[in-house]
Amino acid sequence: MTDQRPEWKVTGTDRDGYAAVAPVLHESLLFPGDPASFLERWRPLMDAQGYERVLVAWDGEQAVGSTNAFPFEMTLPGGPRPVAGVTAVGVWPTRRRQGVLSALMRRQLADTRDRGEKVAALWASEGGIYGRFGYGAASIQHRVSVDRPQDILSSEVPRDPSLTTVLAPPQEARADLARVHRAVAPTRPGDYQRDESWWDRLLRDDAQTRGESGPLRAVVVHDARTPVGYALYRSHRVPVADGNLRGVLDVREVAATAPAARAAVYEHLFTRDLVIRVNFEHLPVDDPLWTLAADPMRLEARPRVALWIRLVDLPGALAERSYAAPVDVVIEVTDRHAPWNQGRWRLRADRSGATCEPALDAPDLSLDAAHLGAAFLGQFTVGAKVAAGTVTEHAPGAADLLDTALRVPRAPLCGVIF
Ligand SMILES: CC(=O)SCCNC(=O)CCNC(=O)[C@H](O)C(C)(C)COP(=O)(O)OP(=O)(O)OC[C@H]1O[C@@H](n2cnc3c(N)ncnc32)[C@H](O)[C@@H]1OP(=O)(O)O
Repeated sequence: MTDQRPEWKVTGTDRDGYAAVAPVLHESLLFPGDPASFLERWRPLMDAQGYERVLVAWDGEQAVGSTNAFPFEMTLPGGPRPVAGVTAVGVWPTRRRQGVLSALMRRQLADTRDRGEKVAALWASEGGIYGRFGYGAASIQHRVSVDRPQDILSSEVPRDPSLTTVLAPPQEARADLARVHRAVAPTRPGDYQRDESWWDRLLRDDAQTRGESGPLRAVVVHDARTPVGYALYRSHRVPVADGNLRGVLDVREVAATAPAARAAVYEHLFTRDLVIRVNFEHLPVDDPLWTLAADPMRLEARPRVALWIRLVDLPGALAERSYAAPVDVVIEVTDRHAPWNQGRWRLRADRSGATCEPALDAPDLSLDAAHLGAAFLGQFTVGAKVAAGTVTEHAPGAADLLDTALRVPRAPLCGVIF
């Protein structure tokens, strides 16, 4: 694809070399402030996560593009797995559309495979970029708003009078937040474990992060022994018709290990005085709120594409996944940027395990690696792509059988954009 374009040199870098990358990211991603403050802001997370995975594209001595990948333990169907969390993609504006990203992506795919990570994931800035590199839009989550929230919860909400609710500055509650999140992350595809540097980032509460809002708050619910739920939120004020100011809560995250704990968190948020609206930034599409709301039609939900998934080692990722039903299907795969995935694979799976091996039989389905990436978290179906005409089904019913096997009981959620 880049035949008429320059062959960009792509290298790794280290902590000192990262100073050359910062201006590229600062400019391409339109970050506020100057490159030095941008670098300062990213340093703590980068120092903790390491520079080994940063790739830089060069035009002579000039850095013109970069990407990185965080070493996540992300929950996938089947359990937590090592996943490359692709991030910080940027190309200098006057070098764009000359194949810089393509060169970076090719090298990153090869490196990811060499490290033995079977899956890569990312949040895209624009939906048009990553499909050509074999990523599929694999999850949708909701932004949800609730107006006049005080009476939104139904009388059936589970209540446990032994639970206590505490409102605290997040840094004081940090150990409790981490404990609850550590327990819930393995239960949601798309969530990933956080080390201290991720908590630092999530709980950052400086003037730039706050904008016009108030401080970050943590509400934590405890049972007799341990924290069992929390929400992180800010508030801002808006004028209302009578000229007064009223509060809007912007909820960053909700997590709970039990239904009554979640209900207690919601109760705290919905019954705060002077609040006319509660906005949730990220909820899974199957969030219990849809059941707990007295009138679910009052939940104003806006879907948003979240994770894009790339099967870097396609047969390895499929063999490692869990399946909800037996399936035996031959898939013919095209993969422009990861030729090792190309060809025919026989996926045999049931609830006890799976194999995915080279096959000579006639294919039941012909598709691109990106289509399987999109279906991998179990939220989007291969059948929808057959209906759209982008996947070819040779054996009638093959897509339905595969989709039944790929089904996952819980919708994905990735609560912190990376
Ligand atoms: C995970 C994250 O970090 S998301 C953040 C991504 N970064 C940004 O959005 C920052 C602003 N944009 C940029 O820095 C660059 O324009 C990038 C990274 C999006 C693309 O880099 P480029 O070097 O221009 O890409 P490259 O020249 O390799 O293009 C590859 C192909 O993708 C296409 N493409 C590139 N960007 C886009 C886009 N935004 N929308 C649609 N198609 C695109 C190109 O047309 C090209 O198509 P072709 O192979 O058919 O010719």
